[in-house]
Amino acid sequence: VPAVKSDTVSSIRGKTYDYVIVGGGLTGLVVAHRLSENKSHSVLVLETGPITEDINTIIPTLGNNINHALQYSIDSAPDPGLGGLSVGVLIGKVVGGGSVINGMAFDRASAADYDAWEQLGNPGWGWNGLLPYFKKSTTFTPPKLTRKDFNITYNASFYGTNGPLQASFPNFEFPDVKVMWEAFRSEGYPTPREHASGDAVGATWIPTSLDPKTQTRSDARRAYYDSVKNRTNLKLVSGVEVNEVLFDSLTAKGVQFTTLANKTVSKVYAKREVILAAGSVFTPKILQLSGVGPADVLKAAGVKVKKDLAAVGANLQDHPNANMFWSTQNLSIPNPGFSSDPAQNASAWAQYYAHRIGPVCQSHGSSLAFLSLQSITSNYKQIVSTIKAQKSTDYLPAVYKNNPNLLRGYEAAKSITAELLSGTKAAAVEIPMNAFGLAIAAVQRPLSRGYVALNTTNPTGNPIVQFNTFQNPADRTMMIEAVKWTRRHWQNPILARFLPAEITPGVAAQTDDEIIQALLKQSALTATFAHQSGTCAMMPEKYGGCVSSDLRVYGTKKLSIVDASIIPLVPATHLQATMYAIAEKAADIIKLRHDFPGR
Ligand SMILES: Cc1cc2nc3c(=O)[nH]c(=O)nc-3n(C[C@H](O)[C@H](O)[C@H](O)COP(=O)(O)OP(=O)(O)OC[C@H]3O[C@@H](n4cnc5c(N)ncnc54)[C@H](O)[C@@H]3O)c2cc1C
Repeated sequence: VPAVKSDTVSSIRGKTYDYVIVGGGLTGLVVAHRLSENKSHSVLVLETGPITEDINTIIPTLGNNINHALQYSIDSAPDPGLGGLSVGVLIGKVVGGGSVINGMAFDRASAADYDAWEQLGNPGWGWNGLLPYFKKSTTFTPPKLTRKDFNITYNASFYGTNGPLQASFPNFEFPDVKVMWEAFRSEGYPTPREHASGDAVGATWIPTSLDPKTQTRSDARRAYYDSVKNRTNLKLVSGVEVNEVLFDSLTAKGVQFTTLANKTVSKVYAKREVILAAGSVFTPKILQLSGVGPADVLKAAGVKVKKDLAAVGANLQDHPNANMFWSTQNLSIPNPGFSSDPAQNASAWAQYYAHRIGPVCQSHGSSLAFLSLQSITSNYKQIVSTIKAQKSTDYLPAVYKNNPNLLRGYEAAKSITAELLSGTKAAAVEIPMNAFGLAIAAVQRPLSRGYVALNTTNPTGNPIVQFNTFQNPADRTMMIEAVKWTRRHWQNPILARFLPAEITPGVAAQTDDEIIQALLKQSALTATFAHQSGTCAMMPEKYGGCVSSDLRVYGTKKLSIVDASIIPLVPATHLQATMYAIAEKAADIIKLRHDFPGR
């Protein structure tokens, strides 16, 4: 039974709030929590998904499964770079958004990843500007498993001590993780003591979004909403879909939404701001439906253009990845396959229910490896010089050719990316670190850019999500290098005890083309790691940005964006810890301009 309830549509219909937040996902709830700290400001959150206590969203090991019931049903457009493949676009449709259904990895990128955002014309959004907000969002609890057990390292000073979100370690690690660490050490990769210190290159221990006492998921709803649900100035209505932002000229004055249960359409109004937090796919869709977006896209969908803004829906980035697989033997017991053995499974659940220990405490685990390009391939110089020599428009969607600002922004981002790829201060690939056969490798700094656009045949339905994976051949090359690295890694004598045998892509695939084709044939190559970002990028207008560094949408008034769509350049990390920090900072920026106008 849900611990909290949605407010009713009839209690809010036609009313005016200081802030109307569109989307009660990760960032929407953080911002709602902070803005409603001022009791004289009223805040309304509108969310399509339900409030849930679904057990799959609570118990860590169940976070390993894709929770289809609490996600949108949306497939990407056939992707030319993946032989026309269309993949499920993973997005939470639930109060708390992605934080409720994600894999619980709670990591950060390197300082250089965030400094790149500042270099792209966003003062205050570099590592130093974000660190206080990383801290503000968390309460960190050190691991119970001792250094002697697993050599888990950490530095608590990079986390918070009383933030809403719980960052901690499961009361359990699979024994074979030690072997994987040994293999990484033997290969000479860096092992920073604390990845959240700004140095996130190498093999690292990371906390997860886990309540240390109950060993259950900590997410945006439980951490940021449940604790303040009784505030009389905060309302949350679930089961509604916001269709458009209502404008008076280009000043946002409210939103129009549909109640899913009975299809009635209602309006609510915002005195101070409408804040978009519907995520990287739906925020650009809502803006485009509201008449703010690329004129050609809007006209093709029959939407009246109020503000021609090419940035809305452009610049889509994610982490394309290969799901490789090695068969293994002699794994310790328990191992990540515990649930398929009835005896092991029963014992694991018994331990969890009795003492909150054992493999059920763990989702995807706490060991991650993010490596620099030069540490995985001797070809790195050639890859970087090829990128630098490219004519960008040869590998970009058409919109960049027609829009000098967008292209200028891309060129700036490309030059920073090339710099980061050539050094050792930021990662280029996430490399599998599991001590069992599933080996997922992901490209962290894609040069390709996708887009989100209204579907001209059904503008109010799911938008077109075109990832354009590997449109830039450098991304494909980096993916292939990651596959080759993974093959070499499994030949490490330390791993020989597992008698590893390559299944996917399979040893028959040797040339670059064969590797890609084999991965595709085995449905093992995908465009997304559920890290969609960048579709309403925070950058100056001369760089084709959508919002400025104060998060207001260019050309409009009283309209801002706080979700993953503002990320100008996707960082080399899983996104959620970064999203909590972004949302905390966003809330401060919005508060400051209303509580201290003129500053
Ligand atoms: C399956 C999955 C696994 C992941 N694994 C990890 C992981 O292990 N570690 C990690 O760090 N990150 C992970 N992520 C990524 C992380 O959860 C997201 O980056 C993060 O949730 C993005 O926050 P957001 O606020 O931008 O969007 P979301 O959290 O997606 O919130 C957007 C909200 O807006 C709502 N919405 C959309 N349209 C409308 C509308 N028209 N009207 C009203 N509401 C609307 C949605 O229902 C949603 O709740 C994962 C994500 C998914 C989906």
